[in-house]
Amino acid sequence: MQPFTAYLPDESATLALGAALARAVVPGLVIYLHGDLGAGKTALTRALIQAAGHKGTVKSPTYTLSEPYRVQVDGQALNIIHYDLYRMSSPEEFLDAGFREDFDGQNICIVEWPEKGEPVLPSPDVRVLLNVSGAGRAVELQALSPQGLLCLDRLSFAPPP
Ligand SMILES: Nc1ncnc2c1ncn2[C@@H]1O[C@H](COP(=O)(O)OP(=O)(O)OP(=O)(O)O)[C@@H](O)[C@H]1O
Repeated sequence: MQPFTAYLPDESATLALGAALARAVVPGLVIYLHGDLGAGKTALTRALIQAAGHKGTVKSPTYTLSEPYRVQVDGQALNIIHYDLYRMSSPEEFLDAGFREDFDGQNICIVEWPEKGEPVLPSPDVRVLLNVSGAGRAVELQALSPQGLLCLDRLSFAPPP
């Protein structure tokens, strides 16, 4: 399957993509988010989690490294766990924190800065690449497993013209 690409001219387009992803994700999905500082990884994650029904704030878990949210996906209650591994000093920290057990085939795990968790981080179903481009963001989504293919197949998102 070809990667899905789009241009997100402003933050509202990022919010719309996050909402579309909230309707497309499936239990157990692992999403890696790649992009430089300020690329919009947290904005996209926040939009997804809030569109899945979380009413409170969603901040980047810079110091806690991970933050769970109880949400509804396809009418099913499950956890979305948001990771920001930027400040992790070594991949062992990921194991010592017990994060690997979170990847249980049910929780949806969204990982910012996955590079910091290699090689102990479970492999992704979907890889999202975000890049600053002009005033907006260029985004590419790649499916890397049957679950990822299913998610991108369910994704219904038309970027603004
Ligand atoms: N499509 C867009 N066009 C323009 N600005 C955007 C877009 N999407 C998000 N932004 C803005 O980009 C800024 C950085 O976003 P965000 O904090 O999500 O980045 P990040 O990738 O998580 O960065 P970090 O790795 O530093 O946590 C925010 O001010 C957000 O409003």
